Amino acid sequence: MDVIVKLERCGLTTENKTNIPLDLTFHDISYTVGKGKNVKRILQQMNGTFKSGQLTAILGPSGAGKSSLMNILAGFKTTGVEGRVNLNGVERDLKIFRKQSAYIEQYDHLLQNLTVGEYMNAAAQLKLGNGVSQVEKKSNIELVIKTLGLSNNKQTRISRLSGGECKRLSIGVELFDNPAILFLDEPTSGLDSSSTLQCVALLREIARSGRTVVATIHQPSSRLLDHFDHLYIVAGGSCIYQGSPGSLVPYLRTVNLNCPSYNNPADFILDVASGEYGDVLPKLISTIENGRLSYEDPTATTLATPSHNNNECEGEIECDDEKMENIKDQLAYATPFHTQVSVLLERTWRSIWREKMLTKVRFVTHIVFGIFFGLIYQTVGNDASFTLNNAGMLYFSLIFIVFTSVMPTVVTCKYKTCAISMSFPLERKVLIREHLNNWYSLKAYYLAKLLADIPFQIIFPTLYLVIVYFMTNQPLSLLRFSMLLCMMIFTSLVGQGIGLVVGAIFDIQSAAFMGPTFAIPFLLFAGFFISFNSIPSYMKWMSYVSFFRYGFEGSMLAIYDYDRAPLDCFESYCHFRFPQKFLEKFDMAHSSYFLCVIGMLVYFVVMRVAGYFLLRFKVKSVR
Ligand SMILES: Nc1ncnc2c1ncn2[C@@H]1O[C@H](COP(=O)(O)OP(=O)(O)OP(=O)(O)O)[C@@H](O)[C@H]1O
Repeated sequence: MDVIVKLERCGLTTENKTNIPLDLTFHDISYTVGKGKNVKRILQQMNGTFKSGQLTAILGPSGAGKSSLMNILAGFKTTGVEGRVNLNGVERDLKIFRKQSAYIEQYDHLLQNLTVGEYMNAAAQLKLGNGVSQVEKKSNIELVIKTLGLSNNKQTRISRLSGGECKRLSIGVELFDNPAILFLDEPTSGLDSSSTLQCVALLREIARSGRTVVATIHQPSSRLLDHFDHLYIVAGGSCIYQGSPGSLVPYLRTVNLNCPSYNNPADFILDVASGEYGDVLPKLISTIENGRLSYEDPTATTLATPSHNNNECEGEIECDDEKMENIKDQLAYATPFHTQVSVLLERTWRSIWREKMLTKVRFVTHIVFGIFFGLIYQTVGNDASFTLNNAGMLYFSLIFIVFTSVMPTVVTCKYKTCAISMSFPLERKVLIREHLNNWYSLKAYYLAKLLADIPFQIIFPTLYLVIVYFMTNQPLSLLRFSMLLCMMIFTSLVGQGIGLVVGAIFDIQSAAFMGPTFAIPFLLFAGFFISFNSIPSYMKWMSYVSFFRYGFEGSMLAIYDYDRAPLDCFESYCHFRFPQKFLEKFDMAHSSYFLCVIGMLVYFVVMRVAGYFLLRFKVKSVR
């Protein structure tokens, strides 16, 4: 059989790649966490089949393992997992699977400052690719918005949507690329009964279009239960029932468990699963063979909808490796890298524009502190009696710049994406959801994030320096001003890099603490409080790795080196009248400005690369 035909039958082609119905089966899925004595077995050799065209509910008491199973099936959890997951009978390839499926988490991680229309637009741009015209994209957006019942909320900001509307939006944005399988973790949690019914009806409609829709559900009413085609019930990490909702009561009867009339079967099975009817779980597990079987009672009132899938792949499929790799690559993302970056950049800028408060605060702070420093160090720039004060002004200016660039990157405005996509730790949740659902690559996100903030890292230090430079009477030389500005901007960019690294590693609270703490050792070895030659030899290396040293040294050289004329002296003797002598005091007389630039450049690159890899690690570690 031709390889492409085989792949098509298994839903793996590039054309029409995502809308081929896919039946998902899993075999002997086990999941363990912890090591040594603390090892904990969460799922035990579970099996099951979720068919296309059907809406499946995973049910079970709290802690039964529903979310763990869902995460594994969605490919979000891979460590500690054993067993096989097949699509149309063929072992799934996780990279391809990401494109074929979408996972909607319990909590709606959405960018709160955008409107429904804007969020939809970004999703459509990223998911539909450049091959689809803008007109088609627009009509797709309209269709999805209409299907979701969000037509009246198109211009509404996400932060103002109700819980049900947010949930529908979370589902809708994943529909653009027509994923064959949709996983939803507790889509109805926090919704009232009418929103719950609306949401489940929507999922049923989606399933009817040939998709496989799987949702974990907490205590559904019997009315809600009837909206599902297939139930998969979990207890203690094993499957105790698989089949249609209507067959559940007859199935329980076969093991002498009689659901009282007028009782909600879902409540009854949850009681059974919680052990309220004795130790019947082993019997239930073995009757259904831990999910290997599906129970269908011929007298049941509801019958499961048949699978839409005619693409069962039988037997072994030998795929041409090279073709398979090409297909995987093409399936990676719908849009090229540059489109991803530009859509993300636009989205970030829109968020910044909406959330002006922090940008305004940063703007005002730089002006106010510029004037404040200017007043404190007024006219010290060319006065030989105050050279130490002037060095102090340079040093504290750098501290100010570094803190004002670290903090906005790690500090967050609760629930909101503050200016300049500040909320790195919070935004990470949006990133993880969107990235794992194949909207864009991590590199594209990271680059967009860096580019979005860079103008601020240039504008704010410039603003500050213009004020301070003239108020403190520094030498009127464009070259010196530019050299000093260059150091300030570099310091700001490195500070942002520190913020990214800390934000990528820690949660919000820890990041807010660690951001400034991380910068302190660098400040100590900058050469202001202790000159280079006074540092104990075994600690000198710390001075070499202190970006602050390069920043401070570069700033001092910009002001005092390059044959600067003697300073004004209004007293009988001024020890540091000659700038070179002043540089000697700081062991900087033979330093090179060029090397300082290189040092800062290295830091700039290292911090950004480290931030990227840490973020990648973090994203991987959630799986
Ligand atoms: N990383 C982990 N370390 C230790 N225990 C874990 C870990 N992940 C899950 N568990 C445990 O595994 C069990 C199943 O968790 P899971 O979240 O899958 O349950 P659930 O059925 O989705 O529960 P709920 O309905 O309350 O969300 C729970 O007892 C949970 O504490």
